[in-house]
Amino acid sequence: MSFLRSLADRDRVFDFLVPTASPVDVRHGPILYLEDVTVSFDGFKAIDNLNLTIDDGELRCIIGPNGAGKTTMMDIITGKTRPDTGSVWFGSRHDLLTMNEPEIASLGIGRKFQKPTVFEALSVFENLELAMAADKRILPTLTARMSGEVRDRIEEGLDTIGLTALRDRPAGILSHGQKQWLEIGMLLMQRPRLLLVDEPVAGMTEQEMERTAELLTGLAGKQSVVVVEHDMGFVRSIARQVTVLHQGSVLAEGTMDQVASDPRVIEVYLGAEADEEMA
Ligand SMILES: Nc1ncnc2c1ncn2[C@@H]1O[C@H](COP(=O)(O)OP(=O)(O)OP(=O)(O)O)[C@@H](O)[C@H]1O
Repeated sequence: MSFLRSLADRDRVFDFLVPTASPVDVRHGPILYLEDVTVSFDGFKAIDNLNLTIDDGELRCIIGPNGAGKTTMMDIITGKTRPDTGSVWFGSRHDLLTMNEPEIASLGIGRKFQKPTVFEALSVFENLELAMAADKRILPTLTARMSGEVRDRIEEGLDTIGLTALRDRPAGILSHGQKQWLEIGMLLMQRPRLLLVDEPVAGMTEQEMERTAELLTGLAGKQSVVVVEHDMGFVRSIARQVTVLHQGSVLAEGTMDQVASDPRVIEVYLGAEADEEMA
């Protein structure tokens, strides 16, 4: 009886309603580890002996020409595509190649696709609320009884993505950039350990790009963030470590200055980008 009464108390926080931190073990190494990963489509190697290590809390930018394998790499990490060979580990405990997409997502790997997919008719707050309810670790039938802690998490998310003032407005009225931030906020509701972000600034204004740079650099440290992006100005503004993919494997890795001055990178990618910009 007292349990039923406590269920009716909206301000009571139930431990089982609040997602627990992902059990990923990073004590002995990186948060993400890909070794000798290869995947072929009809005999064509889209990923070819790829090795990649992402440290816990790191912000990594992945660049590379069209067809380099960036999207396929993300698909492999999230379980959408199975590699032919190689290993993919999340921390030292989770072999991602033995898990399906929902299992990988529930471990704390969130993916932001290029196109924002927010619920336009719902308010900004409701979008975040729904994203939290989608968390399988929260008992779905009880999400209507929002605890104070859950509400605090949404408020915190609103603050992080800079949309507090627009919390009660329908998401449909947001600018393209604001929709992108809302979707990042929706991912954050699931408390990810690793965020994979695909071309976050495509179609954004300069000002929105600056705000996105602040947002992503602010997230790093709290979670690991992998950003795939073609806009070199943006990459330069956020980059610590940059990985250059080419023909499915790592061509170069280092600081932006190091990779930008690498003759191989200039030849296959940055040279072409510069030509495009000048055209
Ligand atoms: N399902 C598939 N079937 C056949 N070929 C595929 C498939 N997915 C990807 N490819 C091919 O694999 C290669 C790598 O593609 P991918 O989309 O991963 O590159 P990318 O680096 O993300 O490119 P972009 O910058 O254009 O998004 C490309 O040549 C692509 O045509």
